[in-house]
Amino acid sequence: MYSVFLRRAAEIALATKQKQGLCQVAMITTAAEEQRTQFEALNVTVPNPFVYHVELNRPKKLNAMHNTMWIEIGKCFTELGNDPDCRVIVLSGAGKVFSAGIDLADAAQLGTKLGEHEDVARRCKILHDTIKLYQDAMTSLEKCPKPVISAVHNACIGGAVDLITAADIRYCTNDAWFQVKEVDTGLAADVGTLQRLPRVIGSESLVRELVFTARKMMASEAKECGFVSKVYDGKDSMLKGAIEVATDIAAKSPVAVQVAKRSILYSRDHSVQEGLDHIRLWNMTMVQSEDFMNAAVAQATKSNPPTFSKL
Ligand SMILES: CC/C=C\C=C\CC(=O)SCCNC(=O)CCNC(=O)[C@H](O)C(C)(C)COP(=O)(O)OP(=O)(O)OC[C@H]1O[C@@H](n2cnc3c(N)ncnc32)[C@H](O)[C@@H]1OP(=O)(O)O
Repeated sequence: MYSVFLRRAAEIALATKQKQGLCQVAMITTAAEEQRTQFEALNVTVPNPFVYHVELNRPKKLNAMHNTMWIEIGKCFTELGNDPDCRVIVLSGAGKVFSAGIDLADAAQLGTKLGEHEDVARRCKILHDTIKLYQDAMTSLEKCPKPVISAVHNACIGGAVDLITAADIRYCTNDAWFQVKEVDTGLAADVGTLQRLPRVIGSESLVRELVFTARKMMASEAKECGFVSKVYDGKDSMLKGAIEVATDIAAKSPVAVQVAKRSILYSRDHSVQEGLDHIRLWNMTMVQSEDFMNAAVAQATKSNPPTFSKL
């Protein structure tokens, strides 16, 4: 009985400390907002504490992904990955569609750049570096330790499919459609769809059909095959739903959520035994974290879930 009392007292003391910490957090958040990088092709807002909303923001060009946008996606997700004020990210598109894929006009300029060199090695270097930059931009969603929820409305074409395939969770509206359009442009997709899509949807047959035909996959089929996990009536309800889920995730232990993301990704690319070895090594440290202690005490004493401090 006495030990229960002591434990409860320790819990209250900790909660008080955390509340004080949260006041400081609010002040620091304001300062962080002022320091946050301003992007040209992305709009970044904070709808709820610890929840960030990244919008692709070239609505007049249907959020076509030009060089600046590719660079900014990589920079934004890397920065948010390191920002303790961010625990989860919602990704959507401003305007009429989610994204029309790579900016075809911008891509054509690459041809001009290549034309400046006669030598194959110089031309290859330009292409190699550009593809690598774009691949890394997509992979930044995966490398970001915070969960990324993509919320797609209307068109999601080519490079945009690569982008959301690297997200953790995919939602869409009932007017959404997805198109692995690359073969229509005489190109094999090269920034992630071919590697990630077969791991996201169970059917290799469907993946190959979508890749080889470049046909549109509508929202209902995307839900049926597991590419998206929820379909909403419209963009507003989708964003509301995505932000609610993000807010729920943001209230959980950031230690638990981020280690879980690491473990899921590691396990995707390794054997079950290697995945088990990996999570064992992580948790022999993380189980000693205050998050585990506080959550375990709250569960055992049937108290409210604790407020977790920044990570
Ligand atoms: C290293 C390589 C890495 C990645 C490679 C990725 C490959 C791909 O992404 S392949 C896919 C490329 N995308 C497309 O083929 C889609 C092209 N767009 C369309 O088919 C249509 O725009 C639409 C999405 C079906 C919508 O049609 P609609 O509603 O009639 O709008 P539009 O009048 O066509 O477009 C409005 C406005 O946006 C511009 N725009 C649309 N898509 C692109 C694009 N992909 N690139 C550049 N600009 C685009 C369009 O030109 C219009 O602009 P205006 O200035 O008003 O003319």
